[in-house]
Amino acid sequence: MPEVLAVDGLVKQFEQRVGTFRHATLHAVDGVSLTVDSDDCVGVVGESGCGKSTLARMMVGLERPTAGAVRFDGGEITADGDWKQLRRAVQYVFQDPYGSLPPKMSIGAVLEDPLKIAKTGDAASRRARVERAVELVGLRASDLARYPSEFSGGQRQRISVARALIQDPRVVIFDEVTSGLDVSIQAQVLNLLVELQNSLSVGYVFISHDLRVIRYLARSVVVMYLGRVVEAGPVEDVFARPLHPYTQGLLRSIPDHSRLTAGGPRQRLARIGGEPPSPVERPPGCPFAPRCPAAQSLCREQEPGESVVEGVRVRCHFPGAAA
Ligand SMILES: Nc1ncnc2c1ncn2[C@@H]1O[C@H](COP(=O)(O)OP(=O)(O)OP(=O)(O)O)[C@@H](O)[C@H]1O
Repeated sequence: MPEVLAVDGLVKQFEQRVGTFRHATLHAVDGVSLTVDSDDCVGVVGESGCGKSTLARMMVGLERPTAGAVRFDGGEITADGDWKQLRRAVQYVFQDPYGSLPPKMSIGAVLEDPLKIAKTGDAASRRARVERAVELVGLRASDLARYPSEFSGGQRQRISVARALIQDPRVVIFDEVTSGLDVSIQAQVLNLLVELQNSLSVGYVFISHDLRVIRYLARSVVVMYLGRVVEAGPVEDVFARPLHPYTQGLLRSIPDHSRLTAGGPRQRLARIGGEPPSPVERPPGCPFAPRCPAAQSLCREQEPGESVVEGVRVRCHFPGAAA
């Protein structure tokens, strides 16, 4: 499958004011590389604050990287025009479909808006496209005159998906899109996304706290910790033989490793003991060492580099040791 979107050594730092005169650097994303192929679904998982949304915002052109490269269709994004093209070709669907849909616009207008901005077709062809998009996500053309407040959370999320798809994107990034929904609605939205991906040629990046959702949807998984990728590889390999103790901890927090099904218990990841260090003052050594059951003195002294073990990228001095 050809690569559509890739990031290479991507870094995002934010300067923070500390007191009156001092500034400190917050390392939100620190050297992340990943690839999205057409028809692919890459899952990105990690605790709150590990940099998932910042990474997504750079991949969609909403945030400029401090360092590293974003590649689209094999070409590096550099000029302003490239970033504009990226923003059309890579769409972003947020967790909060109510907040991201303008309340005073009808659904028809919400969906037509990006087409008008991109000066796509005439009014009749835009209308036809809007009707197709709304039907694609399981709503009716008669819904187009209604307003966001008249829809349920699940329906609003479908509308957000239609808005992302209407511009024929090459990649869609879904950021915690099912987190606020009831389990049965969550399953409906996930099934819809699977169906859409089977019928449209579009790559997905799926950001979630919930590893069951990642396993259900994604082919490969990227595990982030404190701005870095600590493990990345095919879903079946990482779930069957997690190498990084952080991934192992995340997986242990799914009690029965059950698949996500409608009617199953809604669950967020149970917390791994301890807290990640501050992204402003990274300690020496491996940032997971203070929480790691298998940490040795080397781990506290030296930060591990990335190695590849049987096709899985891992950032640990002793991959697999804590299993
Ligand atoms: N605009 C910003 N200015 C300063 N710091 C920021 C900014 N955006 C994000 N951060 C910081 O960068 C780090 C990563 O945040 P980010 O939102 O990307 O994490 P996340 O994994 O998506 O978390 P969550 O799951 O809670 O959304 C956090 O420490 C956050 O406070």
